[in-house]
Amino acid sequence: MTKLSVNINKIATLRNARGGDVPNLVQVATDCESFGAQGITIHPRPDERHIRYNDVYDLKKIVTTEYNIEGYPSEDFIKLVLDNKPTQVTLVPDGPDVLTSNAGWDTIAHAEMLKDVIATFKENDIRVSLFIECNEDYIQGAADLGADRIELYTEDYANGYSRDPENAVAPYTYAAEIANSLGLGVNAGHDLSLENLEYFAANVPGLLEVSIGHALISDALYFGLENTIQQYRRKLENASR
Ligand SMILES: CC(=O)[C@@H](O)[C@H](O)COP(=O)(O)O
Ligand SMILES: NCC(=O)COP(=O)(O)O
Repeated sequence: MTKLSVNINKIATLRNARGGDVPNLVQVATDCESFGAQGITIHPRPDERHIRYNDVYDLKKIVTTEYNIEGYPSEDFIKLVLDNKPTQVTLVPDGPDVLTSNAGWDTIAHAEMLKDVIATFKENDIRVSLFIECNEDYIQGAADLGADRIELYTEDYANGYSRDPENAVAPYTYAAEIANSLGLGVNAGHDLSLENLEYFAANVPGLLEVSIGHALISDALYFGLENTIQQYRRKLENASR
């Protein structure tokens, strides 16, 4: 069944708004796990606008499920990941100024750089996933570079779901089939929500993990964090029936 990794960037955004330690990120991560999260995802950005570099070290001490660190492989990021040895690193091609992730890797144009970075992480027993769009050539590129998994960038699916779910999910079904046939594991994320998650997971073969932050933390304002995480877990359970 697909695992749920909870992205806690937004908790850090809230904490940083007042410069103190409320809410406490470490406590929230611990609680997410006890409420049913099967992983914790963070995306430390160079401006530290939400997750700060020292949060990565604090979380390493307490995360007992899968620890997934996302980001652009700058020198600082590579050092941070190697220092903390998470379960998984998800490489994302974000420039330093983007509002949020807005594209996947061109694994052909960036092959040389990615190949070395992937090898470095794998030598350190860190699973490597590449954030990627539904493009057959780029998926083949990810396999050629030695990545363990891809994370399908789901913004287009999320935008198209309410108009035409079948059409919206079709490229992801196909992309996952290709990835599976190449021996790549398949993760997914970006703008997944209580509304669109079950259909996605039911139609994407071999979906190993979803990382969800923005919608989940927003839902928690209404439903509470424990109840919300349980609702997302149920969507994934329903999808596997
Ligand atoms: C890779 C991805 O889709 C997410 O990590 C997303 O980038 C969340 O980052 P923000 O919380 O900074 O928008
Ligand atoms: N990898 C995607 C992620 O961690 C969360 O994205 P979002 O749910 O905040 O859009």
